[in-house]
Amino acid sequence: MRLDVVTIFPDYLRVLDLSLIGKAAGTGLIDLVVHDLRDWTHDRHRTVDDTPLGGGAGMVMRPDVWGEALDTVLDLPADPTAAREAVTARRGTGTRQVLVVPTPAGELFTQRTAEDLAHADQVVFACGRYEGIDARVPEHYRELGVEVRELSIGDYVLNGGEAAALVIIEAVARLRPGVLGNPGSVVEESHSEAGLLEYPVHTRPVAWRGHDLAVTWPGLLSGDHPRIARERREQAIARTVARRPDMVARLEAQRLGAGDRAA
Ligand SMILES: N#Cc1c(N)n[nH]c1-c1ccc2c(Cl)cn(Cc3cccnc3)c2c1
Repeated sequence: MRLDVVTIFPDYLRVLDLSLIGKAAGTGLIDLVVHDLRDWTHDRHRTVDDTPLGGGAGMVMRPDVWGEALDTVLDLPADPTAAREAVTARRGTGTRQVLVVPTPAGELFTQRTAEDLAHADQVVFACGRYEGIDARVPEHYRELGVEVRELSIGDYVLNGGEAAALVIIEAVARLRPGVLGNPGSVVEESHSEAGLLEYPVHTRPVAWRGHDLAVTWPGLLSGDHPRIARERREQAIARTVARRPDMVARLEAQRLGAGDRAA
């Protein structure tokens, strides 16, 4: 998998070199390339923004600079007709290229989104700042036939797309075979297929500062694995009910929907 990140703060992504992603990049499992958007400017001040058309506060990132950058990174000719043909031909060879544009106005990024993106051959992240990237940029690449995903990592406000790109990259890259040392850990996780939060985890010592698992959760130490699995599921359900009523509602709706289909 190739990951490209276009940003005016390339150093923001250097943290990826420290993580499993950096190791995966070293072994060729993941090719990570970070690009400085300003490399596609042509003025002395390397300008990437301008005032908003229609007025309003702040600055908006220029479509011309982003267009040149994304044409290069997506390996598309500037001519729209030739670009459409290139996208079609690439899709015909089974190569899946996705342009991810982090935005507060995006569809919510979830584990399902990560699982989907993990099947792409190339994911390009357009990380903007200021008040955002000119809206014609994602629109342009969608019209060329590029798979464009405008994504938000949650209902809170960040200053730009780089933090979101870090979150999405970690969630996606860890799903790629070979990236995680222990592939089993991808199976039993919060937001897993079961739609429940993860059960609480413990390790030695059994008794710690008065918290004695032999007293509070003796089943965990029983060696009775069916019992442990059952009690862990009970804990996962209790956590989900207490912390994520939205997930419980979704599970209930799915159950009722399945019941209707079976009737
Ligand atoms: N993904 C995500 C995400 C999230 N969950 N919160 N904020 C963002 C995000 C992503 C991209 C940008 C770009 Cl480009 C500029 N800003 C600053 C901003 C803040 C408020 C309104 N308009 C622009 C971004 C914020």
